[in-house]
Amino acid sequence: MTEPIKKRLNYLSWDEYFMAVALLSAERSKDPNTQVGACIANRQNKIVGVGYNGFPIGCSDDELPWDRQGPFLTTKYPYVCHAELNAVLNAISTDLSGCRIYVGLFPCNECTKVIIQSGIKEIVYLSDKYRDSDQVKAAKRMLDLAGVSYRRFIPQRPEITLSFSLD
Ligand SMILES: O=c1[nH]c(=O)n([C@H]2C[C@H](O)[C@@H](COP(=O)(O)O)O2)cc1CO
Ligand SMILES: [Zn+2]
Repeated sequence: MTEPIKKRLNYLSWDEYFMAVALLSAERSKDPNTQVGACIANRQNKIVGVGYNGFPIGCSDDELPWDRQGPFLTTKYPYVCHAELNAVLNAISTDLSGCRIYVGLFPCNECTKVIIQSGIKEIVYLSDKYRDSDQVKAAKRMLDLAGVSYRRFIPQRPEITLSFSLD
């Protein structure tokens, strides 16, 4: 009698899968300093929206600035759409009740408003590098009031490698 074949054990957990999709999406970003990706999953663990930070549709990447400093209008900040906003706008439904959003970076206050209004109930984030900023402080205040939970993604493996050569 031959032993039955056992299932593969090194498969991605749901958290790893959705965070990896968020990080892969971030690779589309042309922001030279911070690339952010977001992935929204529903209660059935189906991906319902993804996004990354970039300029609005029709606004050429070659026309608008990527600068971080200088007069406001000469920086990227008034023009760039954040990853979370794009993920919500790209989602298959405007009602994201009970969904989770996986993001590479803790959401700012503006994205937090969008997240709350969409019905998303949990944020899973990787970096909180702007935790001391007023934007993130305001974001956490609103999330606490609105009952939207947030937790840091704790990696169980250092990396996931993708290869285009499967042979
Ligand atoms: O939650 C976020 N989501 C998001 O997509 N972003 C984007 C906007 C910018 O393109 C970039 C932040 O740029 P910087 O780290 O150079 O300030 O990340 C920034 C935040 C947090 O501010
Ligand atoms: Zn934002």
